[in-house]
Amino acid sequence: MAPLKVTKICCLGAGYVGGPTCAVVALKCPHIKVTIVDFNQARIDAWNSPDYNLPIYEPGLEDVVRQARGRNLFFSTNVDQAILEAELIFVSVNTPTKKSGVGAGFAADLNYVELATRQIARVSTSSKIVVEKSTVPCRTAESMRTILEANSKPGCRFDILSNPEFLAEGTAIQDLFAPDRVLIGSLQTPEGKSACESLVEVYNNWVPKQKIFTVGLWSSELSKLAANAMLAQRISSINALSAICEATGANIDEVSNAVGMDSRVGPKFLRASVGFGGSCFQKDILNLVYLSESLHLPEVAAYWRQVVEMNDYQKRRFSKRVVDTLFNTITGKRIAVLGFAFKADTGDTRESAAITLIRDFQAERARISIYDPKVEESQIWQDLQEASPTVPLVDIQKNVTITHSVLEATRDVEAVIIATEWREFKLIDWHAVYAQMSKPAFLFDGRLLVNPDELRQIGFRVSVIGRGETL
Ligand SMILES: NC(=O)C1=CN([C@@H]2O[C@H](COP(=O)(O)OP(=O)(O)OC[C@H]3O[C@@H](n4cnc5c(N)ncnc54)[C@H](O)[C@@H]3O)[C@@H](O)[C@H]2O)C=CC1
Ligand SMILES: O=C(O)[C@H]1O[C@H](OP(=O)(O)OP(=O)(O)OC[C@H]2O[C@@H](n3ccc(=O)[nH]c3=O)[C@H](O)[C@@H]2O)[C@H](O)[C@@H](O)[C@@H]1O
Repeated sequence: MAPLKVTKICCLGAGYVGGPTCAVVALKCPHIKVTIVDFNQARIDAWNSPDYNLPIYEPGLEDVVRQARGRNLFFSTNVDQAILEAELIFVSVNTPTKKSGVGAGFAADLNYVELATRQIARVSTSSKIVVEKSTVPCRTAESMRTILEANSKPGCRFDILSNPEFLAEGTAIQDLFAPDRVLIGSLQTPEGKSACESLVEVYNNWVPKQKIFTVGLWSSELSKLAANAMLAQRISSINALSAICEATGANIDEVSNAVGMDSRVGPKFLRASVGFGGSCFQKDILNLVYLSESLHLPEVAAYWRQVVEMNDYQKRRFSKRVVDTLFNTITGKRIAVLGFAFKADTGDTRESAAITLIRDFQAERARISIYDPKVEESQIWQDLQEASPTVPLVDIQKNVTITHSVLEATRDVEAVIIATEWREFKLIDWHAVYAQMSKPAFLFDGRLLVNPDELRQIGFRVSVIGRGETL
């Protein structure tokens, strides 16, 4: 069966994945018309904004959109029209953790995927290749196929592919330009393989064939959950060791370097921190836990659940260390939190460790000032409100201030917390910060960002993740 040569692509979902991914497809494939659709009007307006005030901050993204938008890249809320025209449809909609019902707190909420699938079936008048881009539980493609086949019009056939996305926020564009691998799963039928070949040809416009890995559908779906679970597991492992370092006087940087020099382990993703955040690690592990339990594999479920529990422990441990070090009380004390995003180079705050720390400090009735170079003020208030739903926002605002610079955030404070590893924080004039702080001046580095010896020379009392001493 000769593979279909794709000329029109539509992407359902203009979020952190759909937007950058399909913008890069458009840039690299000028012969393909790419339409990214979403029913969130504000998001689409931002993607179309004349001054490129895009809805997400991602280094290099604006440049990609500037080159392709209006040429062969379009953003629209006309979902039906884009489905109708396309030969290949990426489904990049959100799959959050379920908040209620069966599997609440663990299972992925597949409502958006199902609604998108039903919409494709309802609107389509010609055959389509439907590509699962969202992260989904193993065998979701089967449910999608059942829905599509049960609702298709005569003469329409649907081939389902799984093509999970591995980009990390903050480096999305470089990850998309030069991915470690592109994974495509398909049914191993002649039709399935032919659909797979069509998508391989799209990627092969810029990704070498040897980096495009084609597998069965279920392996592809499970590999995405496995990759995130194993990455998060590395962080929880190193964070568990950071607790031992703090208790023994070993240094976590030295330990992770020593371990990572073993080529079988490798040096990446071994950086101790205040805890991993982001929209996916926790969600995908919980999803794997749920899958394991559904398959009657309780030991497997418990193994993966521990990765999330260790992450929660790391955040709690950090908050406690702050309270303990500040003479066992932070009531009424001023604390500056530097960084609110879940990692550097993104404005995304989903599951950010900073939110948990601030909630803990609020519970102790501390007075908190926050500075983040990219996160919008309205987002911070929304996150703090969601973290403490029973406290009225006006009461939260009595003890929390959002500031616009490191110096403004740290004025008169007793302690500074580094919660996100923004490059800007590596260049802080610590002499100036020290001069305006209350004394003794405490600094808690949750990101291994500062040189503790230099700061101690200035006069700070420094506590660093994975190091025992506070001097
Ligand atoms: N954020 C990330 O870095 C990564 C996310 N993923 C996965 O990709 C998926 C999407 O994640 P994000 O882009 O972060 O989510 P997001 O929440 O930023 O974007 C999803 C968008 O889909 C839209 N949407 C929902 N149903 C729709 C429909 N029927 N038609 C049109 N638009 C619709 C929503 O309005 C929303 O704007 C999730 O499954 C996630 O696990 C995978 C790799 C990386
Ligand atoms: O499925 C997803 O959503 C994505 O999840 C992660 O990407 P992302 O969450 O954007 O960012 P990471 O760089 O993985 O960082 C996640 C969290 O772990 C923390 N981290 C990372 C690395 C490390 O060594 N230590 C550490 O604490 C980061 O600060 C951040 O809070 C994966 O890296 C991507 O491959 C995947 O596509």
